[in-house]
Amino acid sequence: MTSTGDRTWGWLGSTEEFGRPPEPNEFIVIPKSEIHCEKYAGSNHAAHCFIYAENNERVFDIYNPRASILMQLRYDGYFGFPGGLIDAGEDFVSAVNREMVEEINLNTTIHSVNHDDHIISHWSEKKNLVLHFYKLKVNMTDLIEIERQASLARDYGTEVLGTIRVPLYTLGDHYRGFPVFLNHNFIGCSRDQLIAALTSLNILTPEEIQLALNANSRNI
Ligand SMILES: O=c1[nH]cnc2c1ncn2[C@@H]1O[C@H](COP(=O)(O)OP(=O)(O)O)[C@@H](O)[C@H]1O
Ligand SMILES: [Mn+2]
Ligand SMILES: [Mn+2]
Ligand SMILES: [Mn+2]
Repeated sequence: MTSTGDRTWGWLGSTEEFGRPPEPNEFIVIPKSEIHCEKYAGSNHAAHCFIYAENNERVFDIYNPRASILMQLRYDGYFGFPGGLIDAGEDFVSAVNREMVEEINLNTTIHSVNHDDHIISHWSEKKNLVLHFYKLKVNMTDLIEIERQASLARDYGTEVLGTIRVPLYTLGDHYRGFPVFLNHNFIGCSRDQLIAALTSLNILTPEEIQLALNANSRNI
């Protein structure tokens, strides 16, 4: 019987530790002013992107989505954002733009991330990994085209198993919708990145985010 490859790492072994579920508070926020300093020069770096469009077109004429935000189901079963590891000597922004071409076939002649689009960076000393997070704001017409193009990406069907939108509304039991979504498994610090972006871009109020986080326990 030929090997299915299951329950092995193969060549992925060299980076499998990066994808291990983080311990509580493993990732700490580092100031944007420090992300290029010597302290992190020996670390592994990755950069991911929060692609979003304002969207107030109500779902079922009831729920205001407020924004359409793209995330993806990854090959490892976790939700995450498009992006990836920065190659040796590669500029952070060049890397995230490269990864978005690879993973969602983004036309970077039309839409590309620049240094000013930095949202937040996190560092895991344990993993020797620094995770940078950038935003890319588009309009809904462009977001729909980006979604259409994503299935033609080089990594679609391998690294990326699907592009999704994040449900930001909460249903009548105060649980279904965004709170349920926050209960899914996220890679790296991507849940923290989602919350940081929603807050810093004023997409949801801190109170709405806290309500969604508190509703996780189904004690509504
Ligand atoms: O969306 C994300 N936000 C934060 N960290 C992430 C995200 N996606 C992956 N990571 C972390 O960064 C590492 C490298 O990212 P990724 O798996 O996307 O690299 P690749 O696309 O170059 O293969 C992952 O192992 C994981 O720890
Ligand atoms: Mn990569
Ligand atoms: Mn990739
Ligand atoms: Mn990736």
